[in-house]
Amino acid sequence: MMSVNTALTIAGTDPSGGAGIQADLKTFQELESYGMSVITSVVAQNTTGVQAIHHIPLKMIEQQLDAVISDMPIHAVKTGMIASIEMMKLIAEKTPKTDAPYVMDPVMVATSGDTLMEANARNFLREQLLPLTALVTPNIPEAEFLIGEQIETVEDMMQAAALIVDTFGAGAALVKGGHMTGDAIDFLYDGNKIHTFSSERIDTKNTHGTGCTYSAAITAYLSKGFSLYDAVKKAKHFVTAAIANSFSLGSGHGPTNHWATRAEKVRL
Ligand SMILES: Nc1ncnc2c1ncn2[C@@H]1O[C@H](COP(=O)(O)OP(=O)(O)OP(=O)(O)O)[C@@H](O)[C@H]1O
Ligand SMILES: Cc1ncc(COP(=O)(O)O)c(N)n1
Repeated sequence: MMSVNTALTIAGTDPSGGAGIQADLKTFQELESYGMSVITSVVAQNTTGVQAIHHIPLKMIEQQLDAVISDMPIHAVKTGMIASIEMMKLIAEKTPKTDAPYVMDPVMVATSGDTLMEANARNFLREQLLPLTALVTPNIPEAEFLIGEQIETVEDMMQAAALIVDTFGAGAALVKGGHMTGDAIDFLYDGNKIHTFSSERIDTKNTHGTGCTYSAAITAYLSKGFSLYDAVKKAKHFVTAAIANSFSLGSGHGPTNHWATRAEKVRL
């Protein structure tokens, strides 16, 4: 019988296919990890922004989680959009039961500027969910919220990564430089060492879903047994190729190309 590794995403949706659950499942599939999903919120959105949000009733989120956890092996789990404290409480209670590494993309605001997490849930995320993670992947504004300080330089980014682990209890922190200028540099602090992952900045406005795609790729590689360092290194390559070969679809920030590494014919 063929053995297979599995990855679960717990997140909101994007009917335009570039971000959220849709981006996660496309990424899992590309990286040959069997993808599973629990939907927290249905979001009417596209490349121009968010038009409406419908939160799934808590009971239904719980039933989705129970359905997967009670029946399926789970080798890695990620969360994306979790809008409320109540949803976070449920996830904090259920995900440790999977025993799988937990990657948190602390989605607060979409690329378009629309808010995806209730303001009062941010503290709960930091205090209750962060300590459960194997890795958290904040962009600059999210890292600024987590540490309560402004980030202006690469030194600030490294310090933020260390604080998020040493002070707030994340397993590891990957502070992403997509919102800085110059090369796209990310810093990983694993509790011992800072690692740097860098690529040239690609001149494009098609960045819808980059954060989702990156954290999903890390989750897929972790599910396959790669070390955290190797998972981030390979995922950085995956997201860079996805941005470099992105699609000018829609009239706003277009989506990335989830099959770009396959098209490169590179076995990662
Ligand atoms: N223009 C770009 N060229 C190359 N790499 C980029 C570019 N923009 C973002 N990245 C990279 O993409 C990954 C996602 O980072 P980013 O900081 O954009 O996350 P995010 O803000 O969560 O995503 P989003 O912008 O979709 O909300 C990081 O590795 C970052 O360095
Ligand atoms: C449901 C959902 N989750 C997350 C994002 C963030 O996407 P981005 O990576 O563009 O910030 C999004 N737009 N929608």
